[in-house]
Amino acid sequence: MSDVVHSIDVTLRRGSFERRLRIESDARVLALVGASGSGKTSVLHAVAGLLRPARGHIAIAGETLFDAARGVDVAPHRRRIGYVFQDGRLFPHLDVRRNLLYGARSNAGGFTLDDVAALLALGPLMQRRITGLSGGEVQRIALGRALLSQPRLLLLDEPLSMLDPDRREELLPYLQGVRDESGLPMIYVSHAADEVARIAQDVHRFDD
Ligand SMILES: Nc1ncnc2c1ncn2[C@@H]1O[C@H](COP(=O)(O)OP(=O)(O)OP(=O)(O)O)[C@@H](O)[C@H]1O
Repeated sequence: MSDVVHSIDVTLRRGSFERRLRIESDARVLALVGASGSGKTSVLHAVAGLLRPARGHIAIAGETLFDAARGVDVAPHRRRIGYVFQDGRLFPHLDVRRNLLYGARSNAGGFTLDDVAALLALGPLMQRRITGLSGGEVQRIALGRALLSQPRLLLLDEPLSMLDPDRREELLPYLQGVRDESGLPMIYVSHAADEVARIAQDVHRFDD
């Protein structure tokens, strides 16, 4: 994925929800904002290959992932996407290190476990169990796990929204570090205007 150009024009259907959503941006880090139910998460699912658009196309950073007219639909695992959810979604039966390494790929020049531990200050947590970790720690581990899968794109769905204001403030510099050190294209969903202004280079607002 070389050119950082995102072009999304899809019609998404989910139950009674049907909507055409169009996004054009040349920003490496793009935020999606909009009212609850406007389709932000659905767009991330479509980019990840978890929701098949009824029609349209999705090209991220210059690479076509889906194009109904041309019969292109890259399999989800081939899209090489790192996905960070609101709530971390770690595996409770694995310790921190094993969570980080779950789905990890080795990749010359990519992130190593040591890189991720340094970037996200995870060293002291490596042997800990998941139960008892703070919400901010969980999200740092989720970010680290996403990076170790050597993604070509990061999708972040309200990664700070479950944290209280102080914890949110603590986690923001880590997100900025991931943004700056990884150089990856990112699509960032959030409700918080101040957060978006500190993370993204371009903001796409869905009409309500
Ligand atoms: N699995 C599903 N089945 C039926 N309808 C769904 C499903 N998932 C989402 N929807 C509906 O699709 C619409 C868009 O939902 P989506 O989660 O994409 O919105 P959103 O903008 O991310 O909202 P929020 O900010 O509340 O997370 C909503 O009306 C929602 O109720």
